[in-house]
Amino acid sequence: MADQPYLEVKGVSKTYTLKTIFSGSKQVKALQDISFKLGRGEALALVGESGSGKSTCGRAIAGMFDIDEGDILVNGKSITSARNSKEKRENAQKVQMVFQDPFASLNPTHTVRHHLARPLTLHKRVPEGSTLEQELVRTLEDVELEPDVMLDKFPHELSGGQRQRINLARALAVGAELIIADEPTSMLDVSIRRSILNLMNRLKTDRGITFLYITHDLATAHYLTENTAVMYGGRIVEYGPSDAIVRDPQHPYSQLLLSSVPNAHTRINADFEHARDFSKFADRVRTETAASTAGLKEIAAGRFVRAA
Ligand SMILES: Nc1ncnc2c1ncn2[C@@H]1O[C@H](COP(=O)(O)OP(=O)(O)OP(=O)(O)O)[C@@H](O)[C@H]1O
Repeated sequence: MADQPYLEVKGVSKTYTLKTIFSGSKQVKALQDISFKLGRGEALALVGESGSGKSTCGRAIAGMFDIDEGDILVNGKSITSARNSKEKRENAQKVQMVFQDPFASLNPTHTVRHHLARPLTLHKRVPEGSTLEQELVRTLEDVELEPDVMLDKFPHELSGGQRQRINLARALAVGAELIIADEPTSMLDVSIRRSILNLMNRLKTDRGITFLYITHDLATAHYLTENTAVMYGGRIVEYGPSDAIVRDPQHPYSQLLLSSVPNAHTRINADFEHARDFSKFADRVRTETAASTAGLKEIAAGRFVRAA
């Protein structure tokens, strides 16, 4: 089906029960009725402050735990009802996560060659007529690293940006079709953040990789993504085209997020200069956003906002 979304998240909820010393237990609604669709080769930003539920959403899609309600379809197939370990393995292969700390994800005792050769071999990703060496070279070229220089290096010999490129290369070596990039640039120098976003952009357009880009930074989301979902308290409060949301955020919480972007970002996003300063209303905005039980309302084609 030509217009079948690559990823479909349908009414997903997840509540954690935390044991507390004094009151027995406490429930944390990490995800509340989350729905969105994402086409192949497109990118969606999940944006929100710490604790808003972004990573839980990403981990749910990667099948890292069971959701309480709803369904998640990858390429038309439900991952929640994957029947056997073969189906689960196939899902796990197609959906790969890249994390914030590029060093922690790499084994310091192994070379780049080992990090890439292992998934290529394990997942039988060397096509007939090719060799492992040729695939290693191709995978490194996909992430714009020089194979001759890189293959025999250890993680400590690489810069942060190079390590994150290796993590992306490893996801490709596994056979990723959807990459969930969880704050992939936030531990990198400001000067190289943009180059990693550019690389992900090229993987999207040239290789058809679909991206879920998890970030607290609303202002940079539109460099990579067509659409943005702003999350607070486990719910989506605003959804729509990324450039429209950054130019003209409608929900008070989206406005608050944009107004709190540090000045450093204004250099790469001139639009931010026009955002109003909502920071003094921060507590009120958060309280009202958490209390609202209103549903998302479509205010323009493809643009949804929850009443505050
Ligand atoms: N394994 C877990 N057990 C209990 N509570 C959890 C667990 N994982 C997440 N939570 C809670 O769920 C809520 C959402 O957390 P989540 O990590 O998804 O937010 P986030 O927006 O990704 O934040 P951050 O940017 O800090 O990672 C938080 O209140 C968090 O404490």
